Amino acid sequence: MALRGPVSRLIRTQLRHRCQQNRAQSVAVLGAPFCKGQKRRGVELGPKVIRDAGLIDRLSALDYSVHDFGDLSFQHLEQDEPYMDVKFPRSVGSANNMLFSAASRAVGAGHTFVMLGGDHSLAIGSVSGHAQQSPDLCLIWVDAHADINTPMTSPSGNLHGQPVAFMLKELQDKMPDIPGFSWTKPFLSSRDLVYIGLRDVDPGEHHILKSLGIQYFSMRDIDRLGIQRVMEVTLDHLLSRKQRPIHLSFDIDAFDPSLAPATGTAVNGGLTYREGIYLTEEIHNTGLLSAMDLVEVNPLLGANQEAVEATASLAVDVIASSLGQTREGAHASIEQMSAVKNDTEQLCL
Ligand SMILES: NC(=[NH2+])NCCC[C@H](N)C(=O)O
Repeated sequence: MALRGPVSRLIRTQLRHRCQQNRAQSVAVLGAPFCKGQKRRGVELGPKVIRDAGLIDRLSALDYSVHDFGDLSFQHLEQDEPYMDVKFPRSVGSANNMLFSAASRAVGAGHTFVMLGGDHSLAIGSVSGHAQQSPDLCLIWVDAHADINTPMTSPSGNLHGQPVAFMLKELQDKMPDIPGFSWTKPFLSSRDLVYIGLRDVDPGEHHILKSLGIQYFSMRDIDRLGIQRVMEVTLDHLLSRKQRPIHLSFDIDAFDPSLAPATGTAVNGGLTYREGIYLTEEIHNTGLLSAMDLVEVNPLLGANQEAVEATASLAVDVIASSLGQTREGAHASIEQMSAVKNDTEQLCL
């Protein structure tokens, strides 16, 4: 019988996703225990606490074949003087160069790539490695911060506030030759990027966002439009011209600090739990997520063990729902879900 109407549309959407899930899919998880993109110790322990919070079991329960490639090991450089005001340029450059190769290999081998940070400077390697395999990718950056400072606009000199500036073709002539980064080349157009969750943007960043016409949704925009509309516009902006791979770069500080306290640059007024999870569910529902980063979980900054565990477990929820975990009844009534299940068994044979 043909399915019609909104509920039927919902069921058909569910069917399509169940089918996509049922195809053998594999996820590659890689830890990047690195902290030199900023000044606070502890963010290099992010991969460990996210794994300890049960990441691998949760992904395996989603029927993926999960390949945990462990952690990269980064060499310690004795000599790494600042360049202009940029801190640890060679260390950040060489860590990202390693990550670039690993990300490219993982995506090239057909895995959905999950990078566990570490600080957000690591997106340079992760996104560019992904782009090496998928030059037409688009980028969704979920964060309290825009991380688009150039060495000239950065108020801190920290490279975790600058990764996007390395990626954008339009900023090429604003980027000096920073030691450690000779391997990088900008690969992304500003129209292929959308920000969600912004609420702490530096003046130079604001100027860049406005002058390049970058699509962004601040927390205030989310208040006004609602997360459902924000996701609709985001996906339309990135995918209406063509369907293409998505890279999701998720900074845990996008969430409100009451939910994700163990992070280095927390800012009040962030995403609620459902806003953050809805966003990832919508990305999963496109069927186009090809790689993601989960960064800036810092277990040394939680007030107590409970705060650290809450932050790490939120990170696991974000990754699992980006990869298709839904809570029973979250999308449809139990009856609809079981109708989906029965039909799926026939349809996916
Ligand atoms: N990934 C982050 N937590 N970034 C915070 C950046 C803070 C500030 N905008 C800076 O450039 O220093």
